[in-house]
Amino acid sequence: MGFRSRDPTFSMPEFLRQAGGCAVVDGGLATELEANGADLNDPLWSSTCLLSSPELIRKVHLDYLEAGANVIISASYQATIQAFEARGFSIEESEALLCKSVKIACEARDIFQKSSLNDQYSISSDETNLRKHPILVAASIGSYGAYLADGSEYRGDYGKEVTLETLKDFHRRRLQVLAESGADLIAFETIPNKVEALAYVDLLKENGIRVPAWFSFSGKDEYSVVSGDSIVDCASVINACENVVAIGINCTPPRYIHGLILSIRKTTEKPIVVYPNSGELYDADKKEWVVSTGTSDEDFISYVGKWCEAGASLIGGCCRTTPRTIRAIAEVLSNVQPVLLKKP
Ligand code: MET
Ligand SMILES: [Zn+2]
Repeated sequence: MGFRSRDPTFSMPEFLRQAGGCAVVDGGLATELEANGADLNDPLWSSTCLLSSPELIRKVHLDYLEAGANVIISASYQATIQAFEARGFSIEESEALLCKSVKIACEARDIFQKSSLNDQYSISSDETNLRKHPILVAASIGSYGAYLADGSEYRGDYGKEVTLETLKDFHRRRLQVLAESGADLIAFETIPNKVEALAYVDLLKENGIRVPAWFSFSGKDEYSVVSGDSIVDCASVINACENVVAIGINCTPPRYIHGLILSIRKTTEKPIVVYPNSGELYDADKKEWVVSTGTSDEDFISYVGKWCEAGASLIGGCCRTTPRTIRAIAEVLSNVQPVLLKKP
């Protein structure tokens, strides 16, 4: 029931059409877990809730679905086999925890779809209502820098000793496990440099992985990802990969997004995904966001129509955005829908 990308006929353009032309991505997961009382001061960050409070993760996914999200991203961003092993878990237990992140998101989707069907405003018991709100569960893969938890996902400088092969070795098993976890999509998130994107492309190919994926970079200005590599270069090297169903930007200040979309548009015909953060600064030493340095929800929302016009068709929020932000994005997108549908 509902929309399933593991259907071999999956097409992102078709999913977008079913979503009304443009799809809504969820907002900051870690942010909202903290807002609900979770303590994420831990090397596993949001993934620590897989151990301590899985029901809270499910609640936050549900809050984002109720706010209008069409894509929910699992709590596996900073969940790595290496980090779990450092905690004393076996490889098998670590792999089970990765799968658990996807299972929780699938449960939230199923609960949401069931309640939509039972809703007195449902049109009928067929799929009419579900078609209005197609949902994908994306398995998050954070960068090597996220695992290091030293802020290097926002710098992209891993040093000379970290090669393409190092990155492939680091990511291989987690990617294999998440590709088999039942997720509709792999979300490679907050990619800080070109070499890490190349590592993912190689791994998808070498492991014969058929699950669709989006590649989302973190930007440092309107033209480059945080390492300084040009976004045009980064988008070009992944564009030919068959798994790639969308290319874009996340956890980047809203003010850079328009320029980055235009640059990506030059290199690809594939759908563009953007889910910026609130624009606040992150203090990597203190491991906290510097409050009041960012964009208000109102200002964030004022950009959304412009991002659509520039060519983005999956839009959501990253760190420091909330269900309130996502609800407002969903509202804007429902209004710009007729314009979007006229586009080729
Ligand atoms: N999906 C992740 C989250 O919202 C992305 C984090 S970017 C540092 O928690
Ligand atoms: Zn983020």
